[in-house]
Amino acid sequence: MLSQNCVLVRDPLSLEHIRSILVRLEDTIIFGLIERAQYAHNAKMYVNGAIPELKEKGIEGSWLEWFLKEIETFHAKARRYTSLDEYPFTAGLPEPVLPPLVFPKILYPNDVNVNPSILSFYTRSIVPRITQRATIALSALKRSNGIVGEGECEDDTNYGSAATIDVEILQAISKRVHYGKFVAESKFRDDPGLFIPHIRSRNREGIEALIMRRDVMAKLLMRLRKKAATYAQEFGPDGDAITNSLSNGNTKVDVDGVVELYENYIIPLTIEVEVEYLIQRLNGLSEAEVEELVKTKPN
Ligand SMILES: C=C(O[C@@H]1C=C(C(=O)O)C=C[C@H]1O)C(=O)O
Repeated sequence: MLSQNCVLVRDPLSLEHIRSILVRLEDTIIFGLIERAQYAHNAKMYVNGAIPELKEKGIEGSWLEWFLKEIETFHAKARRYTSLDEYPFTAGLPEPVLPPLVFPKILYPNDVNVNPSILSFYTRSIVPRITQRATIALSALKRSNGIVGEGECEDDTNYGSAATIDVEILQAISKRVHYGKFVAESKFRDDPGLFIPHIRSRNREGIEALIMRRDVMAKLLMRLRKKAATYAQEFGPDGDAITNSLSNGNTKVDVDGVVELYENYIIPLTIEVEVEYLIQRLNGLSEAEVEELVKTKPN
């Protein structure tokens, strides 16, 4: 719909609009993983106190936690994290320098935040998986230079470059997963009366059954595999894809790893966010207000 000043007005809660954002974030996440796959695992980055220089400065956490805190501190000052579609990983960040922007209140007040789970699965499962090839290539190179044993594997010491990309991927995954709140709000507003009995009885399975779209998920995984395989190709100087690069072995990122990230972590966590958001959806409403909601079914 075009408004009078010809600015395209979109309903922020239209599922079509929300899904288009989720689809774009697929690209961001895939490209991030391609970038991260250039570096070895660098396991020390994720272990508390494993980098002595950091410890000497009195910083107890991991290299990645320190990196997140420094970046998020600055971004918080510059007014990131105020629009409720992005959540920081670090607690206790400073207030923004500028006064708050006024955003339309689209989401119902809630405290759903799964960033600790995202950080945990990303560092424990995704990084080792996505960096496996670089790690193997690095250890082969080190062995050929006579480095064996302890110093042989995993570590290319590119902690700054690798953490920069980790932060970008974590932010994109977090945004994607917490967008589940908008999906949930949209589905709820479409027919509140359908959800309300399940919310009242705290029936998480019932809510999940209402929001789950297996057809959408199956399409997503198919699209993701095709995108990952396409973006991960090597191209020759003439711009033609180098043949055979669509087989999993030669690509810039492990395509199965990308699909499994979505299948095992991103989609289940998004659904968890949707369900938990809806569980809180009637908090603080009076009986009369809930009755009113039932009547607001728009179509
Ligand atoms: C995101 C949606 O909601 C649910 C979550 C999905 C996901 O995380 O990709 C996919 C389908 C639905 O089960 C949607 O309907 O588009």
